[in-house]
Amino acid sequence: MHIIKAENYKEMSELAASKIVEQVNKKSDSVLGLATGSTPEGLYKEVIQAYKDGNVSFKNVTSFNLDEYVGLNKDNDQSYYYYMHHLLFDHIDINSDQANLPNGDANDLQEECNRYEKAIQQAGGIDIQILGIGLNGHIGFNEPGTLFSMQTHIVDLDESTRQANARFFNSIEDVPLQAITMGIDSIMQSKEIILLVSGSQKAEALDKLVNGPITEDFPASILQKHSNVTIIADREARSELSE
Ligand SMILES: N[C@@H]1[C@@H](O)[C@H](O)[C@@H](COP(=O)(O)O)O[C@@H]1O
Repeated sequence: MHIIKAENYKEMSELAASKIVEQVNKKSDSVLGLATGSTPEGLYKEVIQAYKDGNVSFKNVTSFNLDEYVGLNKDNDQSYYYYMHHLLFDHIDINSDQANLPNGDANDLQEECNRYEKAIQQAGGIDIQILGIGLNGHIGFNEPGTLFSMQTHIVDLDESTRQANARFFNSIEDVPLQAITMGIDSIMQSKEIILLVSGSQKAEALDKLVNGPITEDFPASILQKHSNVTIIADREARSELSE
């Protein structure tokens, strides 16, 4: 794993955006794996800026998001569909038919998981996957205990994850109990992975990810086995890492 040391959140976001821009300029029909949460918001701002400055076009790009809550429709401002359109897709020239998220409002959720996984394969797999990390080591919504062999599947969200994400909702009761997420196996098939970490509250998780044992109890630890992972971490996030 290669660690890029960013000074702060802004620099982490800029460095990540330049990787995306470089990838898309190298291969205009790149397949991007995208993430939600607070961490990549700055990255998306920088990507929009690069697009506005005429430095990149997304018109041939396909994207797949990691996850979506179950039971929230597309108009719900807490859905990841809404987040992605609001914070990225509506501001760049990506074809919205090629900007994919799992449909957490599908009638048959299992069928939706199978369809999504197949769509990723049919697109030729993910060239660059952006990841954040949850405090408990989750990536996407793969909670501790998830088998490393899982592909896209339905998960019951950990109480701690619901609490952590409650800040975006009116109350904890409004946070969905389930989500659809790409599995660890789906994520590990990406050709390249860029994981973003910012802030001192993520310092312990980053240390475990880099130096801890590879275990399903800490899903992100599997990334130690991927051959092309870059971690972009700001100074605060690196505060518990032995140099
Ligand atoms: N499903 C998302 C993850 O993809 C994200 O990486 C994580 C951390 O979020 P944040 O960046 O807000 O700390 O939480 C959410 O639950």
